[in-house]
Amino acid sequence: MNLADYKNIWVFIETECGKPKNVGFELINAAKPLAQEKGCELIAVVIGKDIEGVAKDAICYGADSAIIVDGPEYEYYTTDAFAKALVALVEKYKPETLMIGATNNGRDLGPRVSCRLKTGLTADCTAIAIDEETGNVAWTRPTFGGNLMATIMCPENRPQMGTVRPAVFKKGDYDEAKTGEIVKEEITVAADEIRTTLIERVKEVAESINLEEAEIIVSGGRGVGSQENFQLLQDLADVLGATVGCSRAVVDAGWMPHAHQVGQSGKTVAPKLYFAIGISGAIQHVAGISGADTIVAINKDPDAPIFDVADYGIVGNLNEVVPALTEAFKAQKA
Ligand SMILES: Cc1cc2nc3c(=O)[nH]c(=O)nc-3n(C[C@H](O)[C@H](O)[C@H](O)COP(=O)(O)OP(=O)(O)OC[C@H]3O[C@@H](n4cnc5c(N)ncnc54)[C@H](O)[C@@H]3O)c2cc1C
Repeated sequence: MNLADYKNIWVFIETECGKPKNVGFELINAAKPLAQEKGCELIAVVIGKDIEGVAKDAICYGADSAIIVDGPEYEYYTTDAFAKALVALVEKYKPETLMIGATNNGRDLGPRVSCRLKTGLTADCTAIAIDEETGNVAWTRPTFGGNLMATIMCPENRPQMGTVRPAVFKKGDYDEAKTGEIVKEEITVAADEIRTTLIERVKEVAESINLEEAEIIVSGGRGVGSQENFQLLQDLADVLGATVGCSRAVVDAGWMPHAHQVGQSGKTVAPKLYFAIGISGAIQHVAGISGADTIVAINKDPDAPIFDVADYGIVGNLNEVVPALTEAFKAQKA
């Protein structure tokens, strides 16, 4: 493999039924300084059905250009079709770096593609940079239960691949006037090459929880005490137009579905305002909220570690503090 043949940074923009997931645009913003540092192009790759508008959006969010593969076989994600298309694109254009959002589909697609290309992939990254000495991408991800951060490089193979968690980076500004070339590639996948068939899409209640894109999150921990008592948090969330999240202890207790879990083995979130209520602040929880602008902690234990990361702290019993806050916000709204 001649490494010099590989150029440019690619960001895969995931879509669902033609709609982009935010993580692709977040990655464009994160990759922009890297592309500048390398003096290379930042290219968005969109595979889907009717996705030309998404490619245009990617350019407005900062990509220099875009490559699209548009066809009915890409309306819904399937491993076979998407892996075939992405591998074919990489073999044709030889990007130096390929970033994919660490969504359910991204976590499926990334390893499949890297394996076929016989290159390395760093999964679930939370930071990316260019290594000054070697010029390789330095992919950083939590390891050993979140107690250590590992920085991984792929010096001998190309492309350098990584999946990056949603909501770790913010989207950049949308510049409507920005233009860039959109290259259309024809890659057809025959029906018998796709080994899975989508029979029905069932919208779980849990699926409608969009923690990663929520602006305000009211999150509860074991200290909330019971499933029923989560109503206190729901009342506060309703007044604020917020989404309810929780710690893993709450999911383990069966009080909330996993879709609400924030943290290392749950969602990484980046709201403007994050309430941590009856949450101790274990490292695995805090790993998921580093992108929050403002953290408000409510805990009866003044020594709870959550206060170390909180911008505002209320030491008190949540059964008294939370209803008081709800009433105060209600009164302010009225
Ligand atoms: C590999 C791995 C991955 C993990 N991933 C995650 C993850 O993604 N997300 C996550 O959250 N955890 C995760 N954990 C678990 C994590 O280590 C903690 O066990 C968990 O976060 C604790 O949840 P908690 O803060 O709700 O509960 P506790 O640690 O039990 O804290 C409860 C808090 O509530 C307070 N409290 C109690 N009653 C009241 C009251 N009436 N009023 C006010 N405060 C009160 C207590 O003072 C205490 O601080 C992971 C662990 C491992 C090993």
